[in-house]
Amino acid sequence: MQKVTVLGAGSWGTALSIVLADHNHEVRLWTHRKEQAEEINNKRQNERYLKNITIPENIIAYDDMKASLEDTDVLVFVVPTKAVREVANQVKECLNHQVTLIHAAKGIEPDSLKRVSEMLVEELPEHLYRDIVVLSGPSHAEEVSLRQPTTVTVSSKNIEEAEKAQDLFMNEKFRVYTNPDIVGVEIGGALKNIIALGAGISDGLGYGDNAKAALITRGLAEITRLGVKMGANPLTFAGLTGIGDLIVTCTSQHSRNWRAGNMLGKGNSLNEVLDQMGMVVEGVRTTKAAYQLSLEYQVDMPITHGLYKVLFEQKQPKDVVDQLMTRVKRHEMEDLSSMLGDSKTL
Ligand SMILES: NC(=O)C1=CN([C@@H]2O[C@H](COP(=O)(O)OP(=O)(O)OC[C@H]3O[C@@H](n4cnc5c(N)ncnc54)[C@H](OP(=O)(O)O)[C@@H]3O)[C@@H](O)[C@H]2O)C=CC1
Ligand SMILES: O=C(CO)COP(=O)(O)O
Repeated sequence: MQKVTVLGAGSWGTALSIVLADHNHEVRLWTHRKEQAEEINNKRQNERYLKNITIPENIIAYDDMKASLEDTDVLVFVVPTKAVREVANQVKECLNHQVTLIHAAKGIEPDSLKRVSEMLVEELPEHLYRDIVVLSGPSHAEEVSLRQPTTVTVSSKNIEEAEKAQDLFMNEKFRVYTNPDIVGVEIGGALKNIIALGAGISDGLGYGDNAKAALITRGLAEITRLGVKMGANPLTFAGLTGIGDLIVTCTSQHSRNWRAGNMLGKGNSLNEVLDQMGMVVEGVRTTKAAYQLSLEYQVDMPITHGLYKVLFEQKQPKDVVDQLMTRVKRHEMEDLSSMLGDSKTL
């Protein structure tokens, strides 16, 4: 049994706390809102983020960061990407011993173009942790909290740290793989949210399964092109944190990114959509970051550029789809073939 502090009591922080509690760890779930800590501790509910789920007794919610970190063995960051630096700074003020450091956020920071693990390295002093571990993969909180079968990947430059995280979370309903390719794992997890917004828009416009399959596969192609330029292993994108997470996010109504896209496709403005969601839609900021990355690395990312026009330049989704469909003709494996080695079949 280990003492684990989970930072962020939204849907994913709460669902991961349940996985850890089922494994008999002592779980401290930190929230920045006192009334939410009271709801969890007194009613065993987190109604806004996980409806009708009973929170196990061995999860204790804290709104006092210092108390939640006392003697803890493991720290799991599960706040949205835009809150990572702020929360890391609070941790820096309160933590004075070394921990195993895991994060489960899926995003890229616009302008700095940093992945979440890079932001944590910038904010936290080195002596507070060993190597950072990323947890990612196809995993809706709603299904995880119902103990439905789920698989994820943990990734770290240090295999021992990844294996520690694997042992910490793995149970008969939550299967955890390791992968040393932290760049590929973080890029896949973050950029699938852009494609999920696109899939939602496509469904909102009334397009069918053909369009969605096209978005998923051509989305994977552009994510892979960028990821490989950034140093990722192309095979990672064929795994759980690549195609796996694309499938689950683009095809499920649990996905906030899909739902936000769906409302956009039906004619709502971005502001109206974000007002109604009440939960994080990571794909919006990540679209901006990926657009900037595609310019920096000179990678062709037509779907990301199309989404950027819809979100930030008020272009009509239908016009953007028409533009995507009438681009100059291409070879399906262009660019990818050189990345995978000069195979004669490509
Ligand atoms: N939900 C899911 O199924 C999955 C989510 N993820 C990823 O996990 C990350 C977290 O997402 P998720 O839990 O779903 O998000 P939610 O929107 O469900 O919850 C976000 C939580 O973070 C809190 N928060 C926001 N800003 C701050 C801050 N500055 N300081 C402290 N707490 C803050 C919110 O508090 P408040 O209530 O006050 O707003 C809320 O408790 C995202 O990167 C997401 O992509 C990954 C896999 C699955
Ligand atoms: O990352 C997720 C599932 O793997 C959750 O996706 P959403 O943030 O779109 O709900």
